[in-house]
Amino acid sequence: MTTIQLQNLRKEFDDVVAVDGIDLTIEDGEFLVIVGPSGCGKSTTLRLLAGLEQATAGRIGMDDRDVTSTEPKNRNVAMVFQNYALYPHMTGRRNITFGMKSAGAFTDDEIDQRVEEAAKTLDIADLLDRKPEAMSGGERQRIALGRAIVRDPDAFLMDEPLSNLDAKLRIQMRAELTRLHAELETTTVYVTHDQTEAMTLGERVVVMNDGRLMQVDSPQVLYDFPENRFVAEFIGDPAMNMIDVTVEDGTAIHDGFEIPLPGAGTDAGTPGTDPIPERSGDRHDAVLGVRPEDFYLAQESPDLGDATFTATVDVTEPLGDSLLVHCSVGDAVFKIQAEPRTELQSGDEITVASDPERLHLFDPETGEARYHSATARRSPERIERAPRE
Ligand SMILES: Nc1ncnc2c1ncn2[C@@H]1O[C@H](COP(=O)(O)OP(=O)(O)OP(=O)(O)O)[C@@H](O)[C@H]1O
Repeated sequence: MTTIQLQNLRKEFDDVVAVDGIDLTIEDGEFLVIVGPSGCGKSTTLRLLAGLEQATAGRIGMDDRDVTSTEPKNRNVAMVFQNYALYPHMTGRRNITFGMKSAGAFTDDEIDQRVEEAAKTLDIADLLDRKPEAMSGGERQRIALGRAIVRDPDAFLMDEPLSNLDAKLRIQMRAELTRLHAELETTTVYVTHDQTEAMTLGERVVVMNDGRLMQVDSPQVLYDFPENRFVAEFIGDPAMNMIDVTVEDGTAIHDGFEIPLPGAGTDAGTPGTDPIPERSGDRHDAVLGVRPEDFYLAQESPDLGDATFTATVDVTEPLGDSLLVHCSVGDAVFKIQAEPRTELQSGDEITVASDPERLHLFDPETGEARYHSATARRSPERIERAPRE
């Protein structure tokens, strides 16, 4: 069982700052997912943890040990890679045991016993005598996981381990990884660029961009209370709509609509963000964030209340379980997730309302969140969080 601390961790490659001063504690037994776009520094962070890269500055601690400069083989962590990294000429069993045998720290009986246990846990008994060329991608990744498990490491470090698998297998393996983690309770750091994967796997999710941490929270908190535009737009699919508005008297105003912001200005903004002012006559620019699933069509929800507005349908996009309606009002374009069989044509006028409990405002200059509506005030998890400095 292991706690991992990253303190002001930095990695430069020539003139590229891949990791730009990260502070993060990974709790004992936690499943932590690092997610972000390509090039944001997530693999480098993982490789620093594994000792495959040397930090330019900062410290990595594992429990009480400073491992910043410790050789990879002395860190007792097990890496699982996207390309499985199996030896092609060895059987599944040899691939699993090779590291243990060469470490010389285990007897043959111990090795056999651990392979049996891992084979049972991962359901790979019938793969042990096959070579990787005779295995599917999913089977190879199970062998790679077996190799990680038998070492009984202090932590698993996984770098996009499912991205070479087809969509169906990926979903199945996600469930297996969750089960495996519940069984082994080993501290796990998992890197992916796929926000859906991050949200389904992570107990906590780190969103990274440009070598920095944008937010570290549970999937639900990231979704409901993004601390900035980057997180708001990265988490959730289809992405959150962002519309330039003017805020006045607790209302978000745009050419063609006025959306009341419940609680705005009554000191009810999210803890940790500035409440937006409501003094009469105080106008300021903001970016209104509304998820496509938090806009509604009047024809589907007759009880929308008064705060509706009219928009024009641009195009519709069937997504299977919903219909994505691209529409516009004035110069604002946005998306609405409607029922799958809604009949709409380009050019149709629609009546739209938004869920008053799921509105967000962001600072147009900095992108920082300024306000989340009512749901924010109901979230005990969020309210207990210390305000940001
Ligand atoms: N060995 C290296 N030499 C030079 N630059 C590097 C090296 N490794 C990574 N980088 C650069 O550091 C930055 C972060 O790379 P990293 O691989 O950590 O990103 P990532 O978030 O894992 O991206 P991806 O999802 O594409 O793998 C990128 O700009 C990358 O080009």
